[in-house]
Amino acid sequence: MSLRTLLDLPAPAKLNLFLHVTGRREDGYHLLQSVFALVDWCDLLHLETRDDGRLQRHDLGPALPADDLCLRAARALQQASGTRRGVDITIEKHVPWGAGLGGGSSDAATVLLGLNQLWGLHWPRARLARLALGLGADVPFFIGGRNAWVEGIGEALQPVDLRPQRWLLLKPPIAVPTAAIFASPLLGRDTKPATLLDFLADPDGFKHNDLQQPATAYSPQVQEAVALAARCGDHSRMTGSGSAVFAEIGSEAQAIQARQQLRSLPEGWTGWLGRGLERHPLSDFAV
Ligand SMILES: C[C@@](CO)(OP(=O)(O)O)[C@H](O)COP(=O)(O)OP(=O)(O)OC[C@H]1O[C@@H](n2ccc(N)nc2=O)[C@H](O)[C@@H]1O
Ligand SMILES: Nc1ncnc2c1ncn2[C@@H]1O[C@H](COP(=O)(O)OP(=O)(O)O)[C@@H](O)[C@H]1O
Repeated sequence: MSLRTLLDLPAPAKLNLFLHVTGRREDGYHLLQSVFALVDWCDLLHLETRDDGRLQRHDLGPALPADDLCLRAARALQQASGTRRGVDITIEKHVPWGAGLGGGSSDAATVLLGLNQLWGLHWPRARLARLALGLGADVPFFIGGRNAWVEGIGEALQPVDLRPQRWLLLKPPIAVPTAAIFASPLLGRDTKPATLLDFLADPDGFKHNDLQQPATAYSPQVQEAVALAARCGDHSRMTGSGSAVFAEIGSEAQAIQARQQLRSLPEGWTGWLGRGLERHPLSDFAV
């Protein structure tokens, strides 16, 4: 039995370096192609086991939905494993939500990885990833721990090595509802499928997000954010279903401009100047 009863763990955000909608499944879910890239903007989770089987969450910072993805992840693992143990989860939330940064999905993955260890379950990652898909399409990526070429609705992952990159991330003060963007009549659903080899041969040819146009129609602040990030960095574009955007910071001069911009953001906006991660901080975490 594991002697550890508490863990402090990071949950990093992701960017979609590009996102193509290539079709639709019979159940209405859209088929995607994307490269998911981990970034060093992280939530912090404190997990402490309980012997009474209860699952409880405490928020440091903004209040999350009552039955948030962390509690749902803990409950799913508790039920599937049959453990009698519980957990107190304290979330220090830094990554904004409704942003396309996958923060909630990453929190859920970190809870699964942490509880797998604290509860002494020793599930292999592949089994955790299958449970994770039931919580959300992006959760298996965060369990996988590597930057990835992603297909299907998020379950088909192939690890990719990405070149080191600094990023400026900006989020306007609106949350974009993913369902509304996928339902938009403005969304093209027939981008020609590419292959991982196409991407590896010409990564610069993959910088378009098919969801950006419907998201901009939902809120013009998405376009404002793209324009603002483009003042400091290159190839400014939206991540996921928005509303956050990101741009490539390729020089110290751009980084200085980006820092200045972060200090003078309009009311309600938030942002981050950071780096891509080669691997998830928990990629070597014992299972
Ligand atoms: C688009 C992505 C790319 O990373 O972005 P973000 O959520 O990070 O913005 C994800 O695949 C989002 O997946 P996920 O976050 O699980 O989506 P959900 O909130 O469950 O989806 C809400 C709704 O959007 C629609 N939906 C979602 C994903 C998908 N591949 N096709 C869809 O049609 C469905 O109607 C679904 O009920
Ligand atoms: N722990 C959590 N952190 C953030 N959002 C959460 C969490 N649990 C549930 N949610 C809900 O999930 C939605 C999507 O959040 P998130 O995974 O951050 O995705 P997105 O990439 O779409 O911003 C949010 O709008 C929020 O209502």
